[in-house]
Amino acid sequence: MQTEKEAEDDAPPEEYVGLSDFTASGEDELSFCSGDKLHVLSKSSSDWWWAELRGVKGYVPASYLRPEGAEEDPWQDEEYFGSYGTLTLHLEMLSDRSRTEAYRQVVLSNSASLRDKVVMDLGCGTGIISLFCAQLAQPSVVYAVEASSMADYTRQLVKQNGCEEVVTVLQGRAEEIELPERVDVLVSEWMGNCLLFEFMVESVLLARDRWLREGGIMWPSSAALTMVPCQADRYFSEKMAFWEQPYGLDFTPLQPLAQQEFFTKPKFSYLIEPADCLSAPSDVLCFNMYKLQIKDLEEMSAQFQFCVERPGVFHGFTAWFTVHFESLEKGGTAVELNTGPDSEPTHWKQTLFMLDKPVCVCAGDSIGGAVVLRRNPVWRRHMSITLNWSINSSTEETDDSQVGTKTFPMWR
Ligand SMILES: NC(=[NH2+])NCCC[C@H]1O[C@@H](n2cnc3c(N)ncnc32)[C@H](O)[C@@H]1O
Repeated sequence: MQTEKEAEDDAPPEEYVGLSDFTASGEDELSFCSGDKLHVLSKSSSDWWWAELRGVKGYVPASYLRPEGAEEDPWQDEEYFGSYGTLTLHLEMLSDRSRTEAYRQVVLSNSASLRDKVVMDLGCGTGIISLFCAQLAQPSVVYAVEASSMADYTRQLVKQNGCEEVVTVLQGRAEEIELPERVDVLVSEWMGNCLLFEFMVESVLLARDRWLREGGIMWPSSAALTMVPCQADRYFSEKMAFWEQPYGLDFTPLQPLAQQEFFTKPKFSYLIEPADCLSAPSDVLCFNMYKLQIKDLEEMSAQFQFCVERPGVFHGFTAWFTVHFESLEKGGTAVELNTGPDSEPTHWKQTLFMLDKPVCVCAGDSIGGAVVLRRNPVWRRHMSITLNWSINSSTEETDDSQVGTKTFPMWR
């Protein structure tokens, strides 16, 4: 294993600029301010780099830096659409049967009403939803819009499956492409982790306002972010309790580092067991896709009140989402895609927010508080989630460990 010094001698220093202030929390970390020019001496890990600023060396978080000279694209489109130009993410999404079958069911159950309709599939990826439309219904046309280089392959897949009469693939950002006409149905699979991460929903709202005809249909029609206070024994023991006595040694001095490294950001793709939910879940945010405005996404907040149903350890909160696709037929049943612990797991799984200190709770206790989602004003695909909570115990008197607040960056 190369030391920082050896690595330092190998590569010439690279110039990076601080994107925001960073305050060191360990003596081997290096504080800097937004705009500081640092020399990165070695990138021994993807998250922490060895750098120098005004003669002082130390570790800095890579996510707080950008290469000198690289202009800041607040949408990070090169990286974002670059990632969708390869198969990894598309394979993950197509392998997610719960997600993909839900969209197939929407087309199938609305097949008759889709006849002769004009459809836009926003962010079509490999075109799976557009191919479902052409295969299971008879729309007059499907405009399959895809900004990444995958669009070239999507055209081939449309041809390969004999759908070129119905499906027209347009490469470009949905906000920028021109359609020859307004659409009757705007369908998109835009949901990110915690529903909103990536904020692709902004593109869907812009396309709605520009291309959806009066009385047109949004699929999904509505979305809800759900939260529940939970136990996370497995995750807590893996990341925190582990340091108590590995191989009979006391490694607890590493626990503050573990806290910083594993519990500061939300844990994506966490599969929570229904038995880990300490209370009934609650839909903290609900979105009507016909009325939702982009400005509403800057800051969203909600109160919650959970009644603990079983004794356990309150390690944190878990979040997931549900979307509904209304029927094109009057009185028809909506299709639901629920990514919660009581449904078939999806590639999103759930998102876990770990508190700094677990708290024992008893049945009958109540966990009240609020959640605030704040979109990042600079990095438009990112947000922070602030959770405030207080535990009103039905048995013990309230002491300070019963109240808390924590803000989680996702990711900036
Ligand atoms: N559910 C998600 N979190 N991601 C799944 C859908 C993302 C797909 O939509 C494409 N995509 C995302 N935004 C856009 C946009 N504004 N215009 C066109 N394609 C887009 C992206 O390249 C990818 O192929």
